[in-house]
Amino acid sequence: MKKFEDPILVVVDHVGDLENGYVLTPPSEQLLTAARKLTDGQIYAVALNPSPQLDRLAAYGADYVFVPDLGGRSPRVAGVVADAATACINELPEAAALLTVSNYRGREVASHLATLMDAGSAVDVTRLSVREGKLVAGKSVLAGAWETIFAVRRGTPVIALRPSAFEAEPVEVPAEAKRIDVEVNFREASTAVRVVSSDAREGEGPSLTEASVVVCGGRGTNGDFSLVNQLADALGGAVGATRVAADEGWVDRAIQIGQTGETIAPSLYIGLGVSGAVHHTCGIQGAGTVVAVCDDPDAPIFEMCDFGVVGDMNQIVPQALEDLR
Ligand SMILES: Cc1cc2nc3c(=O)[nH]c(=O)nc-3n(C[C@H](O)[C@H](O)[C@H](O)COP(=O)(O)OP(=O)(O)OC[C@H]3O[C@@H](n4cnc5c(N)ncnc54)[C@H](O)[C@@H]3O)c2cc1C
Repeated sequence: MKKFEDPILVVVDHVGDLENGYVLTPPSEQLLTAARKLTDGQIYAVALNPSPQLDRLAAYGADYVFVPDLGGRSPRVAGVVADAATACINELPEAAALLTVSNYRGREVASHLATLMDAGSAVDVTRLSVREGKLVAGKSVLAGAWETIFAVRRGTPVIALRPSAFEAEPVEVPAEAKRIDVEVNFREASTAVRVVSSDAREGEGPSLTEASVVVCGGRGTNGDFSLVNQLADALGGAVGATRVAADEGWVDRAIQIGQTGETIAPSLYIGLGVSGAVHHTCGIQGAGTVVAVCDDPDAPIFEMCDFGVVGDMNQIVPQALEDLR
């Protein structure tokens, strides 16, 4: 693959605060890695806090870090981020692409940016390459029934990449990432929305959309998620659920995976008591290895999983836990 020569702009996320320090998120490390695979040019990160983790950004290949002045505005507001990224991209003569994380905010940011830049955009992308000088993206559509490959032909492509679709790889010899402070002109519409309050969700471990391992419980748990939680804990993963589990009130709706829930792309997905209905499996199309434990040998999950165990999860999971411990 002949790479681009032009730079790529990557909108990165951090967690933390000014007092305790900001830490680059794993999906941002994956974005920087993806950008390096697409261009021999320079990688410009756009950081949305006043004190970004420059050494870590450099470790994953950022040559420059734009620090737009948000003037106290929240980076949770997509319009604010889009205005900030537009100000940064205006600092560059040319850019081959602009990448964001495909989460709720990232997808909204991508659509704002594409409109502002009069460019083509694609979200929920899981594959990227350069073909004949064009950025070619891939993703599954229509509830996972089709895998599509397409080129973004208008303007600077704005791409939202699914978390975990790329593995983060640090550069061999990181250079220093240079900080560039940027002034931003905010549109009136962007400042019309402001964050009034936010509460951190309780619970430890990685978030569902960012975890590299997800253990998902379905109706087969019969409402008891203790084995699902234990397996997720043992593997350092996150817990997910089918819609049935959420509808029954066994788990919070926020961890529902599928067409009307979250789309995830972990390296490893383990379904426990999940039948594999298409409304669910469309949310795991980007998963690396899919493992299923289900007592129905005719369940559709066995048609798409890499490893399947036909049996009662209440017998199989404790054995797996014993081995892991
Ligand atoms: C418009 C629309 C949108 C939808 N969106 C979503 C969505 O976003 N996400 C989603 O998940 N669903 C969604 N659904 C629902 C979806 O179609 C399925 O009904 C749902 O995914 C099934 O969940 P399940 O696999 O937990 O339950 P089931 O289909 O009932 O499967 C449970 C499986 O567990 C097995 N089992 C039972 N006991 C055990 C045991 N002890 N050990 C091992 N296996 C056991 C059973 O044999 C069965 O195969 C949507 C449906 C519609 C119509």
